[in-house]
Amino acid sequence: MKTFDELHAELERTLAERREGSRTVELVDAGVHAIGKKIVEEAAEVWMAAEHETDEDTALEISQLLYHLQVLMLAKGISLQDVYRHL
Ligand SMILES: N=c1c2ncn([C@@H]3O[C@H](COP(=O)(O)OP(=O)(O)OP(=O)(O)O)[C@@H](O)[C@H]3O)c2ncn1[C@@H]1O[C@H](COP(=O)(O)O)[C@@H](O)[C@H]1O
Repeated sequence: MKTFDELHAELERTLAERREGSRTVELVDAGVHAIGKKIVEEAAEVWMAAEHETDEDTALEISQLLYHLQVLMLAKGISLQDVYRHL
């Protein structure tokens, strides 16, 4: 288990080291357009799970949406602080 901030730090290291077989490296290399499409897809899956599936299924979909949002932040160079100051 990890927190949002811990995942972000892990993804920063993954990208800096360009870890082999990393989904994060693959997505960042694919670019903002490809990541954006994944975000829309994951958001729809969150919505569908919330309406039609279990809370556990919904939590899994939410985690995938959060992961892809973090990948977009890293691809764009947007930090956690850049986001948190708007909360
Ligand atoms: N938390 C996640 C995470 N959540 C979701 N995903 C990716 O998102 C996919 C889920 O999306 P889908 O259900 O659409 O799966 P899919 O159909 O196979 O996706 P596509 O290939 O079709 O785009 C998963 O198969 C993963 O590839 C994640 N990939 C990585 N992480 C974490 O990120 C860290 C670094 O991972 P790597 O970059 O892979 O080393 C590790 O701690 C991982 O646990």
